[in-house]
Amino acid sequence: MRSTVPTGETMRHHWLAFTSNRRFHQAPKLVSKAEGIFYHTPQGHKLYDSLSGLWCTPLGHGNRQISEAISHQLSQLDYAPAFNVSHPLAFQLSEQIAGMAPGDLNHVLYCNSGSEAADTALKLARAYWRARGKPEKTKFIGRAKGYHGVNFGGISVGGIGPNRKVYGQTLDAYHLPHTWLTENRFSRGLPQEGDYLADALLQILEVQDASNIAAVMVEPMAGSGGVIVPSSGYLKRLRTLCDQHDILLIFDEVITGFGRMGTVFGADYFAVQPDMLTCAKALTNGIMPMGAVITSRDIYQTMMDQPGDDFMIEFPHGYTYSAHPLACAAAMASLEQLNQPSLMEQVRSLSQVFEDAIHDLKGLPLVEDIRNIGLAGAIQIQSDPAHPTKRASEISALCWDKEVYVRFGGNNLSFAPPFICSKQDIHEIFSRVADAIQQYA
Ligand SMILES: Cc1ncc(COP(=O)(O)O)c(CNc2cccc(C(=O)O)c2)c1O
Repeated sequence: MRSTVPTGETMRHHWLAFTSNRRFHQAPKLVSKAEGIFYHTPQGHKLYDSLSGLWCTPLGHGNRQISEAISHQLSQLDYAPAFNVSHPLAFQLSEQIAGMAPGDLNHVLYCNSGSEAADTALKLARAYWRARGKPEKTKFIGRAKGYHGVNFGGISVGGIGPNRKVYGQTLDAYHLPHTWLTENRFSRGLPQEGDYLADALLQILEVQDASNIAAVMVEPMAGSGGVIVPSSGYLKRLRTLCDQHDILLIFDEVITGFGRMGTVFGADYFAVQPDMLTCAKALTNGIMPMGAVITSRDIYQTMMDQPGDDFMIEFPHGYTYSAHPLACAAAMASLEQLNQPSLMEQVRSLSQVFEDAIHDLKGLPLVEDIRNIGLAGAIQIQSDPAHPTKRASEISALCWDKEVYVRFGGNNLSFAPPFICSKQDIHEIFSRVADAIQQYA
């Protein structure tokens, strides 16, 4: 089916997500084809994809193994009921995921996005404490600048003000301070300072009392918040405090999951095991919507051991497309590739090139911080107080003109290149970004 470039009034039928639609209509950015690490526009331009789409296509575009897996699955089983019925591939995929997940996180609940994964995990945390005879444990603790998607649970625990302010009453949640410290500016990889920031949990518990808290939810590294990397001992400290106070620890690994940090999960990078972790994005290499919550044996068994007859639904939650056969096929093919030790080694090796290339931009006008971990990084642009996101947005537009798709969020330019990039690709991307910043300044 040949797609035509939308113009004028036809544009208004599509309300773009998370977008300044009025600004988009002034200068529409369209891509009509993608292959490898490049997007192609209808006008014939070829752009580097410097964020793997939206952090979600680390294997690049047009991955043949995935497309062949999906088309084969489509010829066999296009849809299976998700409640009281399932299909063999869902169990094969769950075994694959369990084998990749840390420790005894061996039980997989499926959904369709990172937002749904966050809300699934939050609901499960509440149901788990009720099953444990502690129904009063309902409150949550998130972190400033944390992002857990856009459903009511995720925005309640999330810590990005503009994502919450227009929606009124949210769930009962409190927030740890974010882990960005000025003394850590321009850190290469893990910053030195900040383990102590985890102790802010104790201040929250002084007021809220642990007996009322269901879970802490944090990202191992805050991606959307601007690739804010915690110091090496921060998550360990959070784990210890949660254990001491009988609070579940949930890692949101929607960005960090499946290799972005050079390890399968962020939990592996920091050697800290959460009670649950959420994932999406790279799970299917972004080709099919899919999210998942991977839970510990204790959570699974507690829910299965609840008193009730054989007809009782242990966790009344799920989606029409949970464990969708095509998403499962895409995920199997994606994870078979992402689980290759050689690929993780490639990510770690490319991460060093990436670190050098992004930090080469230190000293450019308006650049006030640069952060990186694995194949994720951010360049923080000194913001115009009158229009905090204006400069990053306009530099991103100049990058588009220089044929690099660069994502901006707040006053940050975010980078998460595909794992299949060459060293030359990484250097070319940042050379064009440097030109755009200098042209803008
Ligand atoms: C940690 C985390 N948790 C949940 C979500 C929500 O996932 P869904 O979008 O699939 O519902 C995310 C998504 N993260 C995300 C999505 C789109 C843009 C950007 C950006 O940094 O610009 C980040 C995420 O990064």
